[in-house]
Amino acid sequence: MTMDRDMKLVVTGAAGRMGQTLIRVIHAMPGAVLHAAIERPGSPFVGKDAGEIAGLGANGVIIGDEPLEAFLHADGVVDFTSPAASVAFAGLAAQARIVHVIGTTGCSPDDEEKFRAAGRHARIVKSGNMSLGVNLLSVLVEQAAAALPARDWDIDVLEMHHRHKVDAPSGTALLLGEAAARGRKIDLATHSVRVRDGHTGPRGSGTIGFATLRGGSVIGEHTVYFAGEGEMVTMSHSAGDRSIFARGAVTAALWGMDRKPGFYSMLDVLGLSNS
Ligand SMILES: NC(=O)C1=CN([C@@H]2O[C@H](COP(=O)(O)OP(=O)(O)OC[C@H]3O[C@@H](n4cnc5c(N)ncnc54)[C@H](OP(=O)(O)O)[C@@H]3O)[C@@H](O)[C@H]2O)C=CC1
Ligand SMILES: O=C(O)C1=N[C@H](C(=O)O)C[C@H](O)C1
Repeated sequence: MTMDRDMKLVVTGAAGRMGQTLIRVIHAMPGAVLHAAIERPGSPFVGKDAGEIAGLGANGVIIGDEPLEAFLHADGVVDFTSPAASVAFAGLAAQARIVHVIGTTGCSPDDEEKFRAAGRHARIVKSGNMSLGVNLLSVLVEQAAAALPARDWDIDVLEMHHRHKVDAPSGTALLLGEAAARGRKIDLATHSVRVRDGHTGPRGSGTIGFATLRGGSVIGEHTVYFAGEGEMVTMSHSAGDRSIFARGAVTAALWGMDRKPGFYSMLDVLGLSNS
């Protein structure tokens, strides 16, 4: 469906780090317009002007706490909140038959099933990282993992984020781990080592390890190490600004307008998916 007007987007978690960035990016990107901004009931931001909170100056969109009402009159929702909130929003997006872009990380397998179920009626795009750079990196990681034999090459993913981040490993680290597991044709859940502490014994061959750093205001640093005997290949991504995630998310929302209901990834949006 090609629209002759801008796509009307709702931003949930509008006063959060990503919510504010999204409001600025939607203001700057052609093809989309901010329709509504949502925070949780009782939030001190409810009733405030979304443009002012995002540092743009007043835009007349007052932050509300009734998501269904907002979704029913919108084309899509861009959602970087919490796992429980995103599960609830997916159900409402399915009711409203709109596009739901989910950037929230730290979701459980049970949450993921609920997102897929909502994809029967909504067009859901979900990714642990919405940036072009990380999604390209995941394709390269998959290729490297396929090319470097598991018996000789160990894979570990290292990530660092700001002190406020509440989930670990990051969604991006898990996305990169999944890419490595695909390249090796193994199941990540049964081959990953999420914690090392105390007398761990030698490293298990064929496992994929994760290490987490937290501190300061770091937006997002990720490195995948392929460590062999006497040589090492490293692949990294460094986020310098949250607008890379927000631009990706708005691009995903616009892409979702022309899709059938379903559950999609950023690789689908970017044409990098090989499935
Ligand atoms: N996929 C990607 O590319 C990226 C993903 N992320 C992920 O996005 C999520 C948010 O990150 P960030 O913006 O830094 O976090 P923040 O804590 O800054 O923002 C989250 C916002 O969501 C609000 N919120 C929580 N529950 C609800 C609810 N039920 N209804 C409405 N609003 C709600 C919070 O309000 P309150 O404070 O009152 O709880 C807060 O304002 C995280 O999971 C993070 O990992 C972040 C960057 C990129
Ligand atoms: O919480 C964040 O900030 C980020 N979360 C995402 C993740 O968990 O990977 C993406 C990005 O790195 C920033």
